[in-house]
Amino acid sequence: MTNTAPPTADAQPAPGADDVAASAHRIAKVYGRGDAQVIALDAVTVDIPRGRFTAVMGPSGSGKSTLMHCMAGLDSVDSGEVYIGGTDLTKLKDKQLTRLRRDKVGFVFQAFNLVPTLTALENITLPMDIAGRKPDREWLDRVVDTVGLRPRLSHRPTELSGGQQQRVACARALASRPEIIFADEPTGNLDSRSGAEVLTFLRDSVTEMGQTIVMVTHDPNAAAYADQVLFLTDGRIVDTMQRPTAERVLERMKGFELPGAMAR
Ligand SMILES: Nc1ncnc2c1ncn2[C@@H]1O[C@H](COP(=O)(O)OP(=O)(O)OP(=O)(O)O)[C@@H](O)[C@H]1O
Repeated sequence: MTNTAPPTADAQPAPGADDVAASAHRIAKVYGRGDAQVIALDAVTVDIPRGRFTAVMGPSGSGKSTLMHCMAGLDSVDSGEVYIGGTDLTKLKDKQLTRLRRDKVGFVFQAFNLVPTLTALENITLPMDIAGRKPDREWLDRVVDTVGLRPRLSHRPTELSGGQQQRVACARALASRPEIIFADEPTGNLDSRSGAEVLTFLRDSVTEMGQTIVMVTHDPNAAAYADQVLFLTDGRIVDTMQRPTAERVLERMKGFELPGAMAR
């Protein structure tokens, strides 16, 4: 996306285009029925630019996690298409989807999800070990150096701080050079200093290694590390912001919480 205008319903994504790592085209997701029905995503169309850091923000219940899960192939959509690297996820069978997720997508969650009995290095290479793939040594070295954990590689998770554990989780996501990394509140469990460490690492992996990252966050300070912010309200992308600052993001978020703000 190149401007700050909200995308229109007619906006066409460019599936598989070189500069687009992932895209959604008019995806809808509805939970429940009748009175209990919730439209979590309402015909969302969006392109995720390759080699950029995109933050997704919005009030609680606006559909951020649902959007992330649908775009990452962790949840199905009711209608519309989702593309990762030119492949339409909605056309894949379960096995193909599992393989695509394993080979092309990295995940970082609020809970670090490290295996307590394994060292930091073993945790980083675990997904590749399970997939029977040999890590690219040069790339792994670069990831380990960027993550700044070389002296801690033989430590187990309990011997690491929360920030260090999350950096291990980020390195694990990066190690297989995925097409795209989805991060859901990666700093939600961290104090502000550790959070800043993790965000700096994510930022560096985009700037220095060309990684594509989509991050759901509630925190304007975290969003300020991104290249662009998508704002969701009531299951729709209502605005985007390029080169965000924490102050501008906070101002925009305040606007969404005012009654009638959507009509402006
Ligand atoms: N499994 C589910 N069953 C029923 N409703 C759901 C389910 N998952 C999400 N929802 C509803 O869909 C809407 C969007 O939820 P979602 O978790 O995507 O929002 P969010 O913006 O990530 O919220 P938060 O910031 O609080 O995590 C909410 O109204 C939520 O209650």
